[in-house]
Amino acid sequence: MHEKCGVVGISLRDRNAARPLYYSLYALQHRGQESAGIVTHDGFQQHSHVEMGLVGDAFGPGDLESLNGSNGIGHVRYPTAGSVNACCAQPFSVSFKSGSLGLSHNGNLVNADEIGDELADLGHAFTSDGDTEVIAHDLARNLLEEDLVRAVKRTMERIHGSYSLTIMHDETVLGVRDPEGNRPLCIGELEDGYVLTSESAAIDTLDGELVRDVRPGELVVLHPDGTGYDTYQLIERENTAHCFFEHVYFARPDSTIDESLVYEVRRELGRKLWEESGVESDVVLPVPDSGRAFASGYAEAAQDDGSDIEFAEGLMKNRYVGRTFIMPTQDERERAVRLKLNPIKSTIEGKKVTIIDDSIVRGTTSTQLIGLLRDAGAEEVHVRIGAPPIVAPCYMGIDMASRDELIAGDQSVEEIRDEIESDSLSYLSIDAIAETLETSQTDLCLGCVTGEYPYDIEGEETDRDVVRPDIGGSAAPADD
Ligand SMILES: O=P(O)(O)OC[C@H]1O[C@H](OP(=O)(O)OP(=O)(O)O)[C@H](O)[C@@H]1O
Ligand SMILES: NC(=O)CC[C@H](N)C(=O)O
Repeated sequence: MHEKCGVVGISLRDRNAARPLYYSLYALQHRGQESAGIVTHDGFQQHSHVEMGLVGDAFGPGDLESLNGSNGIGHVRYPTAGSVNACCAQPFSVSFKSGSLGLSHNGNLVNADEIGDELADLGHAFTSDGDTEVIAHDLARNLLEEDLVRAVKRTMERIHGSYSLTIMHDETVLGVRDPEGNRPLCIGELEDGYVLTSESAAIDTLDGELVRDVRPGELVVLHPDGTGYDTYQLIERENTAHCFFEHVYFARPDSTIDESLVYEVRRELGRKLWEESGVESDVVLPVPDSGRAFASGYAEAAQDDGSDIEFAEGLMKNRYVGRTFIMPTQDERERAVRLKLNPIKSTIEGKKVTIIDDSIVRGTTSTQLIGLLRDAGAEEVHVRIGAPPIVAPCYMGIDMASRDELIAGDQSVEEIRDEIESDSLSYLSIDAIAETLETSQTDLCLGCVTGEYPYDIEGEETDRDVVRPDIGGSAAPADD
Protein backbone atom coordinates (compact mmCIF):
# COMPACT_ATOMS: atom_id res chain seq x y z
CA MET A 1 0.00 0.00 0.00
CA HIS A 2 1.54 3.28 -1.09
CA GLU A 3 -0.22 6.24 0.31
CA LYS A 4 -0.31 9.97 0.41
CA CYS A 5 -2.74 12.28 2.24
CA GLY A 6 -6.30 13.46 1.75
CA VAL A 7 -7.62 16.96 2.47
CA VAL A 8 -11.09 18.48 2.70
CA GLY A 9 -12.67 21.84 3.56
CA ILE A 10 -16.39 22.63 3.88
CA SER A 11 -18.53 25.75 4.32
CA LEU A 12 -22.25 25.29 4.95
CA ARG A 13 -25.23 27.58 5.36
CA ASP A 14 -26.85 26.53 8.58
CA ARG A 15 -25.54 23.25 9.88
CA ASN A 16 -22.42 22.00 11.53
CA ALA A 17 -19.70 20.93 9.11
CA ALA A 18 -18.28 18.20 11.38
CA ARG A 19 -20.42 15.31 10.13
CA PRO A 20 -19.98 15.97 6.39
CA LEU A 21 -16.25 16.40 7.04
CA TYR A 22 -16.22 13.05 8.83
CA TYR A 23 -18.01 11.33 5.91
CA SER A 24 -15.56 12.94 3.47
CA LEU A 25 -12.61 11.61 5.44
CA TYR A 26 -14.13 8.14 5.19
CA ALA A 27 -14.28 8.62 1.41
CA LEU A 28 -10.61 9.65 1.43
CA GLN A 29 -9.42 6.95 3.83
CA HIS A 30 -7.43 5.15 1.09
CA ARG A 31 -5.17 8.24 0.87
CA GLY A 32 -3.87 8.01 4.43
CA GLN A 33 -4.33 5.74 7.39
CA GLU A 34 -1.94 7.00 10.07
CA SER A 35 -4.06 9.76 11.54
CA ALA A 36 -7.29 11.64 10.96
CA GLY A 37 -8.51 15.02 12.14
CA ILE A 38 -11.07 17.79 11.84
CA VAL A 39 -10.84 21.46 12.81
CA THR A 40 -13.97 23.63 12.78
CA HIS A 41 -14.71 27.26 13.60
CA ASP A 42 -17.97 28.47 15.14
CA GLY A 43 -17.44 32.17 14.47
CA PHE A 44 -15.81 32.73 17.85
CA GLN A 45 -13.26 29.98 18.28
CA GLN A 46 -11.65 26.92 16.72
CA HIS A 47 -12.52 23.37 17.75
CA SER A 48 -10.14 20.55 16.95
CA HIS A 49 -10.05 16.77 17.15
CA VAL A 50 -7.00 15.03 15.72
CA GLU A 51 -6.05 11.45 16.55
CA MET A 52 -3.80 8.66 15.35
CA GLY A 53 -5.45 5.81 13.46
CA LEU A 54 -8.19 5.23 10.90
CA VAL A 55 -11.13 7.65 10.67
CA GLY A 56 -13.44 5.14 12.37
CA ASP A 57 -11.03 4.79 15.29
CA ALA A 58 -9.98 8.42 15.58
CA PHE A 59 -13.51 9.71 16.24
CA GLY A 60 -15.67 8.44 19.08
CA PRO A 61 -19.45 9.03 19.44
CA GLY A 62 -19.21 12.39 21.26
CA ASP A 63 -16.30 13.84 19.29
CA LEU A 64 -18.27 15.17 16.34
CA GLU A 65 -20.83 16.89 18.61
CA SER A 66 -18.09 18.99 20.20
CA LEU A 67 -16.86 20.22 16.82
CA ASN A 68 -19.16 23.21 16.45
CA GLY A 69 -19.38 25.50 13.47
CA SER A 70 -20.54 25.42 9.88
CA ASN A 71 -16.99 25.82 8.52
CA GLY A 72 -14.18 23.34 8.87
CA ILE A 73 -11.33 21.37 7.36
CA GLY A 74 -10.19 17.75 7.67
CA HIS A 75 -7.23 15.51 6.91
CA VAL A 76 -6.17 11.87 6.64
CA ARG A 77 -2.42 11.40 6.77
CA TYR A 78 0.31 9.20 5.57
CA PRO A 79 3.57 10.85 6.63
CA THR A 80 6.19 11.83 4.06
CA ALA A 81 8.01 14.39 6.18
CA GLY A 82 8.14 14.45 9.94
CA SER A 83 7.41 11.79 12.50
CA VAL A 84 4.65 9.21 12.59
CA ASN A 85 3.14 10.59 15.77
CA ALA A 86 0.39 12.81 17.08
CA CYS A 87 2.61 15.93 16.86
CA CYS A 88 2.65 15.72 13.04
CA ALA A 89 -1.01 14.66 12.70
CA GLN A 90 -3.20 17.20 10.89
CA PRO A 91 -5.00 19.58 10.50
CA PHE A 92 -2.38 21.78 12.10
CA SER A 93 -3.72 24.58 14.29
CA VAL A 94 -1.84 27.78 14.97
CA SER A 95 -3.11 30.79 16.95
CA PHE A 96 -1.38 34.07 16.29
CA LYS A 97 -1.82 37.79 16.91
CA SER A 98 -4.50 38.38 14.33
CA GLY A 99 -6.44 35.13 14.47
CA SER A 100 -6.35 31.39 14.14
CA LEU A 101 -5.20 29.11 11.34
CA GLY A 102 -5.90 25.47 10.57
CA LEU A 103 -4.06 23.72 7.77
CA SER A 104 -4.31 20.35 5.97
CA HIS A 105 -1.63 19.35 3.47
CA ASN A 106 -1.29 16.74 0.76
CA GLY A 107 2.12 16.80 -0.82
CA ASN A 108 5.69 17.33 0.14
CA LEU A 109 7.84 20.46 0.24
CA VAL A 110 11.39 20.30 -1.01
CA ASN A 111 12.58 23.44 0.85
CA ALA A 112 10.83 23.02 4.22
CA ASP A 113 14.08 22.79 6.24
CA GLU A 114 15.38 26.02 4.79
CA ILE A 115 12.17 27.95 5.55
CA GLY A 116 11.83 26.27 8.97
CA ASP A 117 15.37 27.35 9.94
CA GLU A 118 14.68 30.93 8.86
CA LEU A 119 11.41 31.09 10.80
CA ALA A 120 13.06 29.52 13.87
CA ASP A 121 15.72 32.27 13.74
CA LEU A 122 12.87 34.80 13.73
CA GLY A 123 11.47 33.26 16.92
CA HIS A 124 8.87 30.78 15.63
CA ALA A 125 8.60 27.72 17.85
CA PHE A 126 7.67 24.47 16.10
CA THR A 127 5.83 21.61 17.75
CA SER A 128 6.64 19.09 15.01
CA ASP A 129 9.42 18.19 12.60
CA GLY A 130 7.17 18.02 9.51
CA ASP A 131 6.86 20.25 6.45
CA THR A 132 3.21 21.20 6.99
CA GLU A 133 3.76 23.25 10.15
CA VAL A 134 6.32 25.31 8.23
CA ILE A 135 3.57 26.37 5.78
CA ALA A 136 1.24 27.29 8.67
CA HIS A 137 3.90 29.46 10.36
CA ASP A 138 4.95 31.15 7.13
CA LEU A 139 1.33 31.99 6.35
CA ALA A 140 0.66 33.22 9.91
CA ARG A 141 3.66 35.50 9.59
CA ASN A 142 2.51 36.91 6.24
CA LEU A 143 -0.97 37.48 7.63
CA LEU A 144 0.50 39.97 10.10
CA GLU A 145 1.37 42.24 7.17
CA GLU A 146 -0.95 41.34 4.31
CA ASP A 147 -4.58 40.53 3.60
CA LEU A 148 -5.51 36.87 3.23
CA VAL A 149 -5.09 36.60 -0.54
CA ARG A 150 -1.75 38.41 -0.67
CA ALA A 151 -0.49 36.47 2.34
CA VAL A 152 -1.29 33.16 0.62
CA LYS A 153 0.42 34.37 -2.56
CA ARG A 154 3.56 35.29 -0.60
CA THR A 155 3.63 31.86 1.02
CA MET A 156 3.13 30.17 -2.36
CA GLU A 157 6.09 32.10 -3.74
CA ARG A 158 8.21 30.90 -0.82
CA ILE A 159 7.38 27.21 -0.63
CA HIS A 160 8.57 24.75 -3.30
CA GLY A 161 7.32 21.27 -3.94
CA SER A 162 3.89 19.74 -4.09
CA TYR A 163 0.93 20.90 -2.08
CA SER A 164 -2.81 20.77 -2.18
CA LEU A 165 -3.98 22.58 0.92
CA THR A 166 -7.21 23.24 2.70
CA ILE A 167 -6.80 26.12 5.13
CA MET A 168 -9.07 27.72 7.70
CA HIS A 169 -8.34 31.33 8.63
CA ASP A 170 -10.70 32.08 11.48
CA GLU A 171 -13.95 30.86 9.96
CA THR A 172 -12.96 31.26 6.30
CA VAL A 173 -12.13 28.03 4.47
CA LEU A 174 -9.79 28.17 1.50
CA GLY A 175 -8.10 25.73 -0.85
CA VAL A 176 -4.83 26.08 -2.73
CA ARG A 177 -3.19 23.89 -5.35
CA ASP A 178 0.52 24.24 -6.06
CA PRO A 179 1.52 26.01 -9.30
CA GLU A 180 2.38 22.69 -10.98
CA GLY A 181 -0.87 21.03 -9.86
CA ASN A 182 1.03 17.97 -8.67
CA ARG A 183 -1.63 16.70 -6.26
CA PRO A 184 -5.36 16.85 -7.00
CA LEU A 185 -7.90 19.24 -5.48
CA CYS A 186 -11.44 19.94 -6.63
CA ILE A 187 -14.49 22.07 -5.84
CA GLY A 188 -17.91 20.58 -5.16
CA GLU A 189 -21.33 22.11 -4.64
CA LEU A 190 -23.63 20.76 -1.95
CA GLU A 191 -27.29 21.47 -1.39
CA ASP A 192 -26.39 23.92 1.34
CA GLY A 193 -22.77 24.87 0.75
CA TYR A 194 -19.43 24.13 -0.91
CA VAL A 195 -16.62 21.66 -0.48
CA LEU A 196 -12.95 21.54 -1.45
CA THR A 197 -11.40 18.09 -1.48
CA SER A 198 -8.63 15.87 -2.85
CA GLU A 199 -11.00 13.58 -4.73
CA SER A 200 -14.46 13.97 -6.20
CA ALA A 201 -15.54 10.65 -4.62
CA ALA A 202 -15.84 12.61 -1.35
CA ILE A 203 -18.27 15.04 -3.05
CA ASP A 204 -20.37 12.10 -4.28
CA THR A 205 -20.48 10.76 -0.72
CA LEU A 206 -22.08 14.05 0.34
CA ASP A 207 -24.59 13.89 -2.55
CA GLY A 208 -22.95 16.95 -4.07
CA GLU A 209 -21.90 17.86 -7.61
CA LEU A 210 -18.34 18.21 -8.83
CA VAL A 211 -17.95 21.81 -10.05
CA ARG A 212 -14.38 21.53 -11.38
CA ASP A 213 -10.74 20.92 -10.49
CA VAL A 214 -8.90 23.70 -8.68
CA ARG A 215 -6.41 25.03 -11.23
CA PRO A 216 -2.67 24.80 -10.60
CA GLY A 217 -1.62 27.96 -8.73
CA GLU A 218 -5.21 28.89 -7.90
CA LEU A 219 -6.65 29.94 -4.55
CA VAL A 220 -10.34 29.28 -3.84
CA VAL A 221 -11.96 31.10 -0.91
CA LEU A 222 -15.29 29.70 0.25
CA HIS A 223 -17.82 32.18 1.62
CA PRO A 224 -18.22 31.35 5.33
CA ASP A 225 -22.02 31.49 4.96
CA GLY A 226 -21.91 28.66 2.42
CA THR A 227 -23.34 30.77 -0.41
CA GLY A 228 -20.45 30.67 -2.90
CA TYR A 229 -16.75 31.12 -3.45
CA ASP A 230 -14.17 33.46 -4.98
CA THR A 231 -11.17 32.31 -6.96
CA TYR A 232 -7.78 33.94 -7.52
CA GLN A 233 -5.20 32.74 -10.03
CA LEU A 234 -2.17 33.60 -7.91
CA ILE A 235 0.63 31.94 -9.86
CA GLU A 236 0.62 30.73 -13.43
CA ARG A 237 3.28 28.49 -14.93
CA GLU A 238 3.98 27.38 -18.45
CA ASN A 239 3.86 23.68 -17.56
CA THR A 240 2.01 21.58 -15.04
CA ALA A 241 3.47 18.55 -13.24
CA HIS A 242 0.43 16.41 -12.56
CA CYS A 243 1.30 13.14 -10.83
CA PHE A 244 0.40 10.37 -13.31
CA PHE A 245 0.43 7.87 -10.48
CA GLU A 246 -2.73 9.42 -9.01
CA HIS A 247 -4.53 7.99 -12.05
CA VAL A 248 -2.61 4.71 -12.14
CA TYR A 249 -2.83 3.75 -8.49
CA PHE A 250 -3.58 6.24 -5.72
CA ALA A 251 -6.94 7.73 -6.48
CA ARG A 252 -10.23 5.90 -6.21
CA PRO A 253 -11.46 4.62 -9.60
CA ASP A 254 -14.72 6.50 -9.06
CA SER A 255 -12.97 9.88 -8.73
CA THR A 256 -12.58 12.38 -11.54
CA ILE A 257 -9.16 14.03 -11.50
CA ASP A 258 -8.17 16.81 -13.87
CA GLU A 259 -11.29 16.08 -15.90
CA SER A 260 -10.62 12.34 -16.32
CA LEU A 261 -12.55 9.58 -14.61
CA VAL A 262 -9.87 7.41 -13.03
CA TYR A 263 -11.69 4.16 -13.84
CA GLU A 264 -11.86 4.98 -17.56
CA VAL A 265 -8.20 6.02 -17.61
CA ARG A 266 -7.19 2.69 -16.08
CA ARG A 267 -9.33 0.74 -18.53
CA GLU A 268 -7.77 2.61 -21.45
CA LEU A 269 -4.28 1.98 -20.04
CA GLY A 270 -5.24 -1.71 -19.88
CA ARG A 271 -6.31 -1.62 -23.53
CA LYS A 272 -2.97 0.00 -24.48
CA LEU A 273 -1.14 -2.64 -22.45
CA TRP A 274 -2.70 -5.32 -24.67
CA GLU A 275 -1.86 -3.32 -27.82
CA GLU A 276 1.76 -2.84 -26.75
CA SER A 277 2.57 -6.22 -25.24
CA GLY A 278 -0.47 -8.52 -25.27
CA VAL A 279 0.35 -12.18 -24.74
CA GLU A 280 -1.93 -15.10 -25.60
CA SER A 281 -3.01 -17.04 -22.53
CA ASP A 282 -6.11 -18.82 -21.25
CA VAL A 283 -7.08 -16.38 -18.56
CA VAL A 284 -6.43 -12.79 -17.42
CA LEU A 285 -6.49 -12.17 -13.67
CA PRO A 286 -6.45 -8.72 -12.07
CA VAL A 287 -4.31 -8.25 -8.96
CA PRO A 288 -6.93 -6.68 -6.70
CA ASP A 289 -7.80 -3.98 -6.07
CA SER A 290 -6.02 -1.51 -8.28
CA GLY A 291 -5.32 -4.01 -11.11
CA ARG A 292 -9.04 -4.56 -11.79
CA ALA A 293 -9.84 -1.78 -14.26
CA PHE A 294 -6.54 -2.37 -16.13
CA ALA A 295 -7.33 -6.08 -16.48
CA SER A 296 -10.86 -5.48 -17.75
CA GLY A 297 -9.55 -3.05 -20.41
CA TYR A 298 -6.77 -5.49 -21.34
CA ALA A 299 -9.16 -8.45 -21.69
CA GLU A 300 -11.67 -6.38 -23.66
CA ALA A 301 -8.99 -5.23 -26.13
CA ALA A 302 -7.76 -8.82 -26.46
CA GLN A 303 -11.28 -10.09 -27.18
CA ASP A 304 -11.81 -7.24 -29.70
CA ASP A 305 -8.72 -8.60 -31.46
CA GLY A 306 -10.32 -12.04 -31.65
CA SER A 307 -8.49 -13.60 -28.72
CA ASP A 308 -10.27 -16.31 -26.68
CA ILE A 309 -8.70 -15.01 -23.50
CA GLU A 310 -11.05 -15.20 -20.52
CA PHE A 311 -11.29 -12.56 -17.76
CA ALA A 312 -11.62 -14.03 -14.26
CA GLU A 313 -11.41 -12.88 -10.67
CA GLY A 314 -8.90 -15.56 -9.74
CA LEU A 315 -7.34 -13.80 -6.78
CA MET A 316 -9.33 -13.06 -3.68
CA LYS A 317 -8.27 -10.21 -1.46
CA ASN A 318 -8.73 -10.28 2.27
CA ARG A 319 -10.18 -6.84 2.78
CA TYR A 320 -8.99 -6.63 6.38
CA VAL A 321 -5.33 -6.71 5.43
CA GLY A 322 -3.69 -3.57 4.14
CA ARG A 323 -0.34 -1.98 4.59
CA THR A 324 2.03 -4.59 3.11
CA PHE A 325 4.17 -1.64 2.41
CA ILE A 326 4.97 -0.46 5.90
CA MET A 327 5.73 -3.86 7.39
CA PRO A 328 9.12 -3.32 9.01
CA THR A 329 10.90 -6.34 7.52
CA GLN A 330 10.88 -7.96 4.10
CA ASP A 331 9.92 -11.25 5.73
CA GLU A 332 6.78 -9.68 7.21
CA ARG A 333 5.93 -7.99 3.91
CA GLU A 334 6.09 -11.35 2.17
CA ARG A 335 3.90 -12.98 4.78
CA ALA A 336 1.39 -10.15 4.44
CA VAL A 337 1.02 -10.74 0.69
CA ARG A 338 0.13 -14.38 1.46
CA LEU A 339 -2.40 -13.21 4.02
CA LYS A 340 -3.84 -10.68 1.64
CA LEU A 341 -4.20 -12.60 -1.62
CA ASN A 342 -5.44 -16.13 -2.15
CA PRO A 343 -5.87 -17.79 -5.56
CA ILE A 344 -9.08 -19.55 -6.63
CA LYS A 345 -7.63 -22.83 -7.79
CA SER A 346 -10.29 -23.74 -10.35
CA THR A 347 -9.59 -20.61 -12.45
CA ILE A 348 -5.87 -21.31 -12.49
CA GLU A 349 -5.10 -25.03 -12.51
CA GLY A 350 -3.63 -26.26 -15.79
CA LYS A 351 -3.97 -22.82 -17.41
CA LYS A 352 -1.74 -20.23 -18.97
CA VAL A 353 -2.34 -17.19 -16.77
CA THR A 354 -1.66 -13.47 -17.27
CA ILE A 355 -1.80 -11.30 -14.16
CA ILE A 356 -2.32 -7.56 -14.50
CA ASP A 357 -1.23 -5.08 -11.86
CA ASP A 358 -0.87 -1.31 -11.86
CA SER A 359 2.73 -1.25 -10.63
CA ILE A 360 5.70 -3.14 -9.27
CA VAL A 361 7.56 -1.29 -6.52
CA ARG A 362 9.74 -3.58 -4.43
CA GLY A 363 8.54 -6.67 -6.29
CA THR A 364 7.19 -8.32 -3.13
CA THR A 365 3.64 -8.76 -4.43
CA SER A 366 4.55 -10.15 -7.87
CA THR A 367 7.21 -12.53 -6.55
CA GLN A 368 4.88 -13.99 -3.94
CA LEU A 369 1.94 -14.11 -6.30
CA ILE A 370 3.77 -15.96 -9.05
CA GLY A 371 4.80 -18.60 -6.51
CA LEU A 372 1.19 -18.91 -5.33
CA LEU A 373 -0.12 -19.26 -8.87
CA ARG A 374 2.42 -21.94 -9.75
CA ASP A 375 1.52 -23.79 -6.52
CA ALA A 376 -2.12 -23.56 -7.59
CA GLY A 377 -1.24 -25.38 -10.83
CA ALA A 378 -0.71 -22.54 -13.36
CA GLU A 379 1.11 -23.80 -16.45
CA GLU A 380 2.53 -20.41 -17.37
CA VAL A 381 2.43 -17.07 -15.55
CA HIS A 382 2.80 -13.85 -17.54
CA VAL A 383 2.90 -10.43 -15.90
CA ARG A 384 1.68 -7.18 -17.48
CA ILE A 385 2.03 -3.88 -15.62
CA GLY A 386 -0.07 -0.78 -16.35
CA ALA A 387 2.76 1.70 -15.62
CA PRO A 388 6.42 2.03 -16.61
CA PRO A 389 9.11 0.57 -14.28
CA ILE A 390 9.53 2.61 -11.08
CA VAL A 391 13.19 3.46 -11.10
CA ALA A 392 13.43 6.33 -8.63
CA PRO A 393 11.82 7.54 -5.38
CA CYS A 394 8.92 9.98 -5.12
CA TYR A 395 9.68 13.25 -3.30
CA MET A 396 6.21 14.67 -3.90
CA GLY A 397 4.12 13.21 -1.14
CA ILE A 398 4.01 9.50 -1.82
CA ASP A 399 5.44 6.87 0.39
CA MET A 400 7.56 4.89 -2.03
CA ALA A 401 10.69 2.86 -1.31
CA SER A 402 14.17 4.36 -1.50
CA ARG A 403 16.11 3.79 -4.72
CA ASP A 404 17.98 0.68 -3.54
CA GLU A 405 14.74 -1.01 -2.47
CA LEU A 406 13.08 -0.51 -5.87
CA ILE A 407 13.28 -3.68 -7.94
CA ALA A 408 13.67 -1.61 -11.12
CA GLY A 409 16.16 0.77 -9.45
CA ASP A 410 19.15 -0.92 -11.07
CA GLN A 411 17.77 -3.89 -13.02
CA SER A 412 16.57 -4.37 -16.58
CA VAL A 413 13.09 -5.73 -17.33
CA GLU A 414 14.64 -9.11 -18.17
CA GLU A 415 16.52 -9.16 -14.85
CA ILE A 416 13.29 -8.34 -13.01
CA ARG A 417 11.45 -11.10 -14.89
CA ASP A 418 14.17 -13.48 -13.82
CA GLU A 419 13.93 -12.36 -10.19
CA ILE A 420 10.14 -12.63 -9.94
CA GLU A 421 10.28 -15.89 -11.95
CA SER A 422 7.49 -15.11 -14.42
CA ASP A 423 7.36 -16.54 -17.95
CA SER A 424 7.20 -13.05 -19.39
CA LEU A 425 6.99 -9.47 -18.10
CA SER A 426 6.08 -6.18 -19.80
CA TYR A 427 5.40 -2.68 -18.58
CA LEU A 428 3.38 0.06 -20.23
CA SER A 429 5.28 2.86 -21.99
CA ILE A 430 5.43 6.47 -20.83
CA ASP A 431 3.99 7.48 -24.22
CA ALA A 432 0.86 5.42 -23.56
CA ILE A 433 0.36 7.20 -20.23
CA ALA A 434 0.66 10.70 -21.72
CA GLU A 435 -1.56 9.75 -24.67
CA THR A 436 -4.27 8.34 -22.43
CA LEU A 437 -4.21 11.39 -20.17
CA GLU A 438 -4.35 13.54 -23.31
CA THR A 439 -1.40 15.60 -22.20
CA SER A 440 2.24 16.05 -23.06
CA GLN A 441 4.96 14.41 -20.99
CA THR A 442 6.23 17.84 -19.97
CA ASP A 443 2.94 18.48 -18.15
CA LEU A 444 3.31 15.34 -16.02
CA CYS A 445 5.52 14.57 -13.05
CA LEU A 446 7.33 11.43 -14.22
CA GLY A 447 10.11 11.54 -11.61
CA CYS A 448 9.57 7.99 -10.33
CA VAL A 449 9.75 6.46 -13.82
CA THR A 450 12.47 8.67 -15.36
CA GLY A 451 14.56 9.76 -12.36
CA GLU A 452 14.18 13.35 -13.59
CA TYR A 453 11.97 15.62 -11.54
CA PRO A 454 10.00 18.77 -12.28
CA TYR A 455 11.33 20.26 -9.04
CA ASP A 456 14.79 21.19 -7.84
CA ILE A 457 15.70 18.30 -5.53
CA GLU A 458 19.14 18.04 -3.99
CA GLY A 459 21.11 15.20 -5.55
CA GLU A 460 18.55 14.55 -8.31
CA GLU A 461 18.21 15.63 -11.92
CA THR A 462 15.53 18.03 -13.05
CA ASP A 463 13.61 17.53 -16.29
CA ARG A 464 13.04 21.23 -16.87
CA ASP A 465 14.32 24.64 -15.87
CA VAL A 466 14.54 24.84 -12.12
CA VAL A 467 13.11 28.31 -11.98
CA ARG A 468 10.02 28.02 -14.12
CA PRO A 469 8.75 31.15 -15.78
CA ASP A 470 5.97 32.77 -13.83
CA ILE A 471 3.79 34.06 -16.64
CA GLY A 472 1.17 35.88 -14.71
CA GLY A 473 -1.09 35.47 -11.77
CA SER A 474 -3.26 38.03 -10.08
CA ALA A 475 -4.67 38.71 -6.68
CA ALA A 476 -8.05 39.73 -8.02
CA PRO A 477 -10.93 37.24 -8.21
CA ALA A 478 -10.61 35.21 -11.39
CA ASP A 479 -13.51 34.78 -13.78
CA ASP A 480 -15.00 31.38 -13.15
O1 LIG B 1 5.99 -4.42 -5.67
P1 LIG B 1 5.37 -4.19 -4.34
O2 LIG B 1 6.34 -3.51 -3.40
O3 LIG B 1 4.77 -5.40 -3.74
O4 LIG B 1 4.23 -3.08 -4.52
C1 LIG B 1 3.31 -3.15 -5.57
C2 LIG B 1 1.96 -3.59 -5.10
O5 LIG B 1 1.44 -2.66 -4.12
C3 LIG B 1 0.18 -2.17 -4.56
O6 LIG B 1 -0.86 -2.93 -4.06
P2 LIG B 1 -1.57 -2.66 -2.65
O7 LIG B 1 -1.00 -3.59 -1.63
O8 LIG B 1 -1.49 -1.24 -2.29
O9 LIG B 1 -3.07 -3.12 -2.93
P3 LIG B 1 -4.23 -2.39 -3.77
O10 LIG B 1 -3.93 -2.56 -5.21
O11 LIG B 1 -5.42 -3.16 -3.37
O12 LIG B 1 -4.32 -0.97 -3.35
C4 LIG B 1 0.22 -2.32 -6.08
O13 LIG B 1 -1.07 -2.37 -6.63
C5 LIG B 1 0.99 -3.60 -6.26
O14 LIG B 1 0.16 -4.75 -6.20
N1 LIG C 1 1.38 12.21 2.21
C1 LIG C 1 1.25 13.49 2.32
O1 LIG C 1 0.68 14.17 1.46
C2 LIG C 1 1.92 14.03 3.55
C3 LIG C 1 1.75 15.50 3.85
C4 LIG C 1 2.90 16.04 4.69
N2 LIG C 1 4.11 16.15 3.89
C5 LIG C 1 3.15 15.14 5.91
O2 LIG C 1 4.13 14.46 5.99
O3 LIG C 1 2.39 15.11 6.80
